[in-house]
Amino acid sequence: MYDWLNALPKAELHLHLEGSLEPELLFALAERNKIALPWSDVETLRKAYAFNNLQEFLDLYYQGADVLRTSQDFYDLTWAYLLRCKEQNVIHTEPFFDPQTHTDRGVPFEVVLNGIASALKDGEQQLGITSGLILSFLRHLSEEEAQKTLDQALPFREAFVAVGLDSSEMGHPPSKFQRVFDRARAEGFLTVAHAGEEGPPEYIWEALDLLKIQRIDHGVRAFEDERLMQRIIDEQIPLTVCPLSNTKLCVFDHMSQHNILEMLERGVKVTVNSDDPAYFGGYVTENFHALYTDLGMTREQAQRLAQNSLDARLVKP
Ligand SMILES: Nc1ncnc2[nH]cnc12
Ligand SMILES: [Zn+2]
Repeated sequence: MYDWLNALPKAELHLHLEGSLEPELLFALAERNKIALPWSDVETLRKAYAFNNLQEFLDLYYQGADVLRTSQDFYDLTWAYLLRCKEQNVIHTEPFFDPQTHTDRGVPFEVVLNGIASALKDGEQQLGITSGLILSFLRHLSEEEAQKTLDQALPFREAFVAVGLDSSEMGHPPSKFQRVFDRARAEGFLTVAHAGEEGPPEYIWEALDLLKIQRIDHGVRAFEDERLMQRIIDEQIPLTVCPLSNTKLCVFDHMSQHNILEMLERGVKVTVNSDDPAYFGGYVTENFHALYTDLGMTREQAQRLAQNSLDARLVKP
């Protein structure tokens, strides 16, 4: 079944480039940039990948991202991810990057963007993988800091398809960023947002009504609100669901409790994605495979999930 799932043509619509930083590359970049790490080796670092919630993961994710300093580092990170896409027949990807994770450490916005954008261009030319980059704001930081990040992005607007919203969800509702998203839309960007990962259904309503998002990232807690479910089904608003992430971050206690297939059968446009594959134990195919082993996903369901991912692209072929 793994090989069959791997061969399905698919798009990945929820992937943080910083979350695809494998421990081996992390150590290699630390050595290249002469950065001392608090872990003695790759195995010790991997052992630290045990999380009780989103925040515990984010603390390690931001720490890991500190090894990314030069455009070449961002190129290497992005290229390594694109090679995984090639292996898993991901024909299109719409990755996120978090500029503030880097600009706040003194790495200039253009350094980050140049490395990522040139790898994505080579990915299309050499691997045939199309893409659309999404600039994501860190929601634990202020509205003003997000506005500054948008200012930095405007000279490079053709490099992005959309803006997004990620990081610590609880206590940072979408409404905090309504004015930033208003401006981003006025400047021609599409919008997406993480909502309903740990946060309540109200955050999904806000993301739809105030941020006017095209897709909901995660959104698994929509299941608790029947009126919201009906809207998502009626309007066919895609959800970028990340099953391994949800179990690793204890959104569900076990994969057998995940609601993705129930949502699929109810007519929700759900898709399968890897979120932060280096930290959560696998790329897109591993996520599909977990649905097969723990939820009994059929081939027909897998085909519908893969087709949903192609249909939900912001960049149309
Ligand atoms: N799953 C996730 N939720 C929120 N912010 C993130 N940043 C990276 N991965 C994330
Ligand atoms: Zn995410």
